[in-house]
Amino acid sequence: MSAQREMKEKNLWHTPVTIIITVIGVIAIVALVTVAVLQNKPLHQKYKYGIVLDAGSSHTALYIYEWPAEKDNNTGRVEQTHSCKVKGPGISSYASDPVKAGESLSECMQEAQLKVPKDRHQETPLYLGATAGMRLLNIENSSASDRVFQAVGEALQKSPFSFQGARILSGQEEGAFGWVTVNYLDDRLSQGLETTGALDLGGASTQISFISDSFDGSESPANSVTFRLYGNDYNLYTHSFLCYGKDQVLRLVLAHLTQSGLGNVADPCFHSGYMETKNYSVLYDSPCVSDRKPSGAPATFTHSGRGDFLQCQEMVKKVFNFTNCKYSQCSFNGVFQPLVQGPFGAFSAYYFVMNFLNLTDTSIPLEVVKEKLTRYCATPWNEIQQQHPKVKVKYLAEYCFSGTYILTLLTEGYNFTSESYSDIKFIKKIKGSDAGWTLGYMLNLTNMIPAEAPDTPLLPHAGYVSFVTVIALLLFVLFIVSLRPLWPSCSKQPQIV
Ligand SMILES: Nc1nc2c(ncn2[C@@H]2O[C@H](COP(=O)(O)OP(=O)(O)O)[C@@H](O)[C@H]2O)c(=O)[nH]1
Repeated sequence: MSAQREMKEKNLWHTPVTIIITVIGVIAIVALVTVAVLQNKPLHQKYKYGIVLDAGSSHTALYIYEWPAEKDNNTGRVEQTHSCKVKGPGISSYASDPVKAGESLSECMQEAQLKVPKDRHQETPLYLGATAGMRLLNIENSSASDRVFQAVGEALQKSPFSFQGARILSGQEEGAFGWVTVNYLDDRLSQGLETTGALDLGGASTQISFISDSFDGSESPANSVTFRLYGNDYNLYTHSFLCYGKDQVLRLVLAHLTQSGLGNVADPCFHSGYMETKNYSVLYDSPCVSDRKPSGAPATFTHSGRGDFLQCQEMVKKVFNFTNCKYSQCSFNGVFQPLVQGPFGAFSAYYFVMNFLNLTDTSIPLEVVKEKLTRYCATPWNEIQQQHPKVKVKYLAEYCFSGTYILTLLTEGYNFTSESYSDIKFIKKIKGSDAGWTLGYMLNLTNMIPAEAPDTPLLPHAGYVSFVTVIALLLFVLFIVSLRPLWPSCSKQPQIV
């Protein structure tokens, strides 16, 4: 009898209905958790790519950017994966042989074909943006500039990428996109944090861009760029000074020194012992100085150095015009500028020069920085060359001048004080990507920065999966408990009948 009862109880638990219900329950829970894991898991990481060519005045550089394919619109995910420096000068130097401008890009373009996966080539946008070198060529000879673009366009059209065009960026765009790059890479835009100003020093122009509480654009609309990014409105102050890149300012200074058309020029911005024969027509071959060429000057002049920071600074100050400000305040040349505000990132030639001079630490008082530069400028040229045998002589000869120009531009030009100087950070890269206008340009053209903040999921992926798993297990336990009437008796005591 007891054995019979036990059999009955076992049978109850093992009835086909209970077995089917249990199996279905287990399958349903396993399916629920599996779908939760798979559905919400980032797809097998596929990347998209974008390529920007920065056609600068002194050289062209190619940048490749990469971002996860399903996150076009998300925060701070675009990264630079590769850069390539084009050999030879900037495209504006090929005015007399434009086809060569196109050809010069081929090496870096080949490199890009190897770096971007083949199956992505066709859909990868390729942009070329030219800056102040081409702005100057366009002023000087617009048909020559058109021919350069024609040749460069034809060369890029032949690449397997999706060529989106080559054009000159306005100074305002160059400044604004540099600012977007710096703040995007720092995640300041997506998080709505206080922004960083951008200081960009090129060979032919220089840009300053920052947000100021006292600037709403009304006093000087030409210096105002407005954005709505991730749900925040920005009214950016920006200005680009054409001819105030370091190569053109060197011409401006030399134009001052050679005004009397002499055969010898002793330059305080170059080291004593430095001596080079230079061509008057080459020096004055730029719209920045062409109208000042002294008449009756010899073909060449001897450019020699006398290494004196203070006198160099006096020379450099002469290239700024501090009179005739029709606004409440100006930087120089009658250009409106509110007082500098907040942290700044200074890149491109600011970084090359200050890094070489070991002066990137802005916690060093400005007076000490000037003393260090005074000593550097006073070092004889042969010693400088001995100390830096591997540095390109052209760059090496100019660091005293460039350092002096940078300090003068920042303090006299933009009105940074001994205090606000420490708000500047000399930077080359942010999280692996070069600081410069190219990333901001691409983000803008691919609509990668949304105007409104993207909706964020309630829970991150891991949180979501854990949540579904716990709920599923809970349901399973409840289900098992609900089958209690069907459970075999737990009593361990022998049944007495
Ligand atoms: N010291 C140094 N200077 C550089 C280097 N690369 C570029 N430059 C200089 O930095 C300046 C900026 O060049 P570029 O970007 O072509 O000028 P942009 O078109 O006016 O923006 C020029 O004066 C270049 O000669 C480098 O690697 N080292």
